[in-house]
This record gives sequence, C-alpha cells and structure tokens, in this order.
Amino acid sequence: MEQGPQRVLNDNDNDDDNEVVDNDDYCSACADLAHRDNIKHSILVDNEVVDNDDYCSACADLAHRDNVKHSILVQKLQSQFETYALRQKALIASLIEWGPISPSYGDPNPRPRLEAAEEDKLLDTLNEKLAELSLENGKLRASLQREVRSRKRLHNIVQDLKGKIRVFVRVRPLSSGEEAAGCQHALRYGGEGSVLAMPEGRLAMKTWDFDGVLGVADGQVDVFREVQGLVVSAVDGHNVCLFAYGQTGSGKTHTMFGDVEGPEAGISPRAAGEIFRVLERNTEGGAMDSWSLSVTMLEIYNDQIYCLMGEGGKKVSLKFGGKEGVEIVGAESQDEVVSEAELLAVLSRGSERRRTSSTAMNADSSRSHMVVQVKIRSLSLTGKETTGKVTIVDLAGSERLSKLGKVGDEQLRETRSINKSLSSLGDVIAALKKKSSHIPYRNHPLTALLSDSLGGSSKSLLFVCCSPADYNRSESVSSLDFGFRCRGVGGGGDNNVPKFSKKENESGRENMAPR
Ligand SMILES: Nc1ncnc2c1ncn2[C@@H]1O[C@H](COP(=O)(O)OP(=O)(O)OP(=O)(O)O)[C@@H](O)[C@H]1O
Repeated sequence: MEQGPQRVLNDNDNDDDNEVVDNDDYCSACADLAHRDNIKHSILVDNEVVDNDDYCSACADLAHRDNVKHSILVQKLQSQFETYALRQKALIASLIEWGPISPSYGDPNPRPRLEAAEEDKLLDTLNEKLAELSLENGKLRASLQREVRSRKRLHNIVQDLKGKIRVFVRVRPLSSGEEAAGCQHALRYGGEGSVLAMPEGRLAMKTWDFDGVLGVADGQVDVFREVQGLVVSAVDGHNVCLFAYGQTGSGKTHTMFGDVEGPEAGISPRAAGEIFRVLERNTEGGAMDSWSLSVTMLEIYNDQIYCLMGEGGKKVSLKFGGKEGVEIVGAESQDEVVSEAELLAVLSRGSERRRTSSTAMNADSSRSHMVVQVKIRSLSLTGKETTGKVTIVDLAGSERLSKLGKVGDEQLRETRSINKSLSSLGDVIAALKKKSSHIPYRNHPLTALLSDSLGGSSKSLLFVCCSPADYNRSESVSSLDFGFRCRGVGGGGDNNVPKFSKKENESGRENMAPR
C-alpha cells in the first residue's frame, strides 16, 4: 500500500512584537485570532498554559509548539543545574582538601601546608563561593520544578488534543503463502489517514478515516513513533493503554511484541527502552528524585484471567471499588525492576507462557488476550508521589466460526469466548463514546481489567491490524468498522480511577473470581 504525503502546517508571516512565541510558531489554520490572543495573554499573565478546554482545535499546534519550547527549556535548565551541581561538588571537595580536616598526618608525601592566615583566607573565599552557588542552585532547582510541571501539563494537553482513543490502521504485507496463491491487495490508501475497501456485496468503495495508516513500507520504528509520546505520559503519571485488534494472523503480536531487539522489535521492547531512558533523563537532570517500576503479565483465556508470571497458570480474580477502582487479586508481579534488560527478560518469559495453537490463518496463533501492565511510581524533588501505568494488550484474533472449517469443541469454545470478549470491548467503547452514565466494564473480565486504562483520564491508542489479502476482505472490513467506532471517544474526567455505580461496588465485590 502506498503512503501519501504527510500534512504540512503552514507558518504564519504576521509581525507582532507582543508575541510570547515567535510568529513562525503559529499555524495558518489558527484563524480564531481573538481566541489565540486571549491564550497568549493568559500565558503572559500567568506564565502558565491555560487548560485544555481553552484551546480551540486550531490551537492544538500552538500547544504542541509551546510544549517543544518548554522541553528545550527544561533540558537547558537541567544541564545548567548539572553544571552548578558539579561545581558545587568540586568546591566541597576543595574545602575538605584545604580545610583542617585534611588528613595530612601519616601521609608519606604530605602536601606542604599553607600558613594558617593564608589557609583561613582561602577557606573563607571558598565558603563564600559555596554559599553563592548553593543559592543559585536552589533558584535553579525551583525554576526547574516549575518548568517540569509546565512541560508535563503541556505534554498532557497535546496528548489529549490528539484524542482519548487514537486509532491507527496497520496493514501487513502479503505473506509468501498469500502471494503464492495469487491473492490481490483488497485495501487502498486514500491519503490523510483514510483507507478504502469494497465491502462484499457492494459496488462502491467505502472509506474509513483514522488518525493514521501504517502501510507495508512502514516498519516497527514508524509504529513506535506514534506511541512514544504516550509512554512519556505514563512516566508523567497517566494511565495509558496500547492495544491491537484484528483478525487472526493480521499482525497484532508482531506489532505489540515482535522481536525482543533489532529492527523487528515491537512496541513492548521499544516501550521498555523508552521508559528507562525517560526515567534516567529525569533523575540525572534533577527533574525527579527517585522512581520504582513493577510489572505484571496476565492472559485472558476462555473468560478466565491467568497470571503469566512466576510458574504461570495461576487463576486471578478482580476486586472492585478500591482506591484504584479495580484491584487484581492473586497475580504475581515483579517489583523493583531496575533496568531495561530486566524488564525485557520478564516480558520474554511471560510471552512464552501464553497459550498459542495452530489455526488455518496462523501457525502460531494466540488463543488468549495478553495484558502487560508496567506501573511507574516516581517521587519529585518536592516529595510529590506520582503513579502512571502503561498497559499493553495483544488481543486474541477475531475469527468467523464459518471460516474455521472442521474444528474440535475446544477450539469452538475458544473462538466463541474470544468473540464474546471482543464484543464486550466494543460495547464499552460505544458507551464511552456516548458518554453513557453506565459503562458496562463488568460484562467481561477483559473490559473489567482494562477499566482504569480505558475510562477516566487515561489515554489509549488502538492499532487495527489488517491482512491486505482479498480473501480476508470481509474480516478487514469488520476490523476497520470496529476501529472507526472507537474514534471520537472524548475525555472522561481528570482521574485515573474508573467509575462504578454504588450498586456495582456493593454487589459482588469479587464476582470475577476464578471459577
Ligand atoms: N508488518 C509485518 N511485516 C512483516 N511480517 C508481518 C507483519 N505483521 C505480521 N507479520 C507476520 O505475519 C504472521 C502473523 O502475524 P501475528 O502472529 O503477529 O498475527 P496475529 O494477528 O497476532 O495473529 P493471532 O491473532 O492468530 O495471534 C507472523 O509470521 C508475522 O511475523
């Protein structure tokens, strides 16, 4: 599938001395000048960015550009801060060396001591410099914290403006078997994130619009580029959900996991690397005091949740109504994961335990939904604790019973269970889109487990994976329909905890227990 040119935003040429940001930083799309000036004014007055609601859609670009500026400023402040910290460290070392506590006694090559008066004078000068630097250091630290807060807020605005559930289509290449069978491409790229296909029984092409389309020419690195910003959001303290939907054999596992390293590494290993890069950058730069990271892996098979950690295969239940909305009871987790390599090792071990079997479409087909949850807790320099979570979901492949051929009872049951859970997921998304007062999270363990990652203030990105082959046309069309329905889900508040009704919380707090 051929990719069209990316949308290019034009710069604005107006001159205006009273600008906060450069003229060049405005998109020409931003026609609402009065509104824009109002925002600039707010920025000037408060030195802060206004709330999400204060932006017209055209100002998304302005928020984004400001965010970039803030990031640069934060980086500059961080490096300034590091320089001062190093200078302060060097001065303290000099003080120890020149001061009376210097252990010259017993030294085989003692350094010649200065005259007492001279030594005192030098010490006074060093102490003065140290005090000056400490003051400077304190100012920089406070300024850095302010910038970090602004950067986080702006990053969040940009992510929210992109949509609560962003939907991308990924079309894999024709497999060698499909090529050998003479299959034709059934999907066309319409430019600007649209896909065209001819549904069965129709004479005209149908068009679906998405946030983006990743075609045959796009590699794993291009896929990760779309989710990178959301990984940063999770480190900032938000719940983020990345998931892949599609027919069996359409490329979901390849997209979400792929290889552990190298060019074919998928979203999970790349996200693991990105999380640690952001954490190290934040701590080394002084934007964060400390952090801790834990991970758990689960699979949902035949409507039952199992833990993929430890020995694996342990049944897990869900409890509702607690501090976090939904609590996983009985799952093992690996706490205090300290490196990317350690996280990758956990992901590999868990993936190996997942249930797979051979189907007509995929020799190594996943028969369960796999859910990876990486929780990141961090402490700011002022002692504020923040918790964010990345949930990565590789959904089991949807399959038509009619296409299964002759299969045993077990495979029939698996397929029915997969289809039921996916339809529950569709119901939840439809209710979120309608802003219904009741969201049916508890209709299935899958949706109950994801409730804190789909509702509230969470941000999600869905990859609709499609086979390009014409013999899968009707499955691709229904996946595209599903993805299209997920678009346009609005924000559900400013809190990561899903809302359950009082009745739901009181009745059967543990009714999703192992059977
Ligand atoms: N973008 C891609 N580029 C190259 N090969 C791909 C791509 N996507 C998928 N494949 C290959 O296609 C095959 C099926 O992919 P994958 O196992 O990821 O499908 P799936 O949707 O997870 O299937 P299931 O639901 O049955 O588990 C694999 O051999 C995979 O390597």
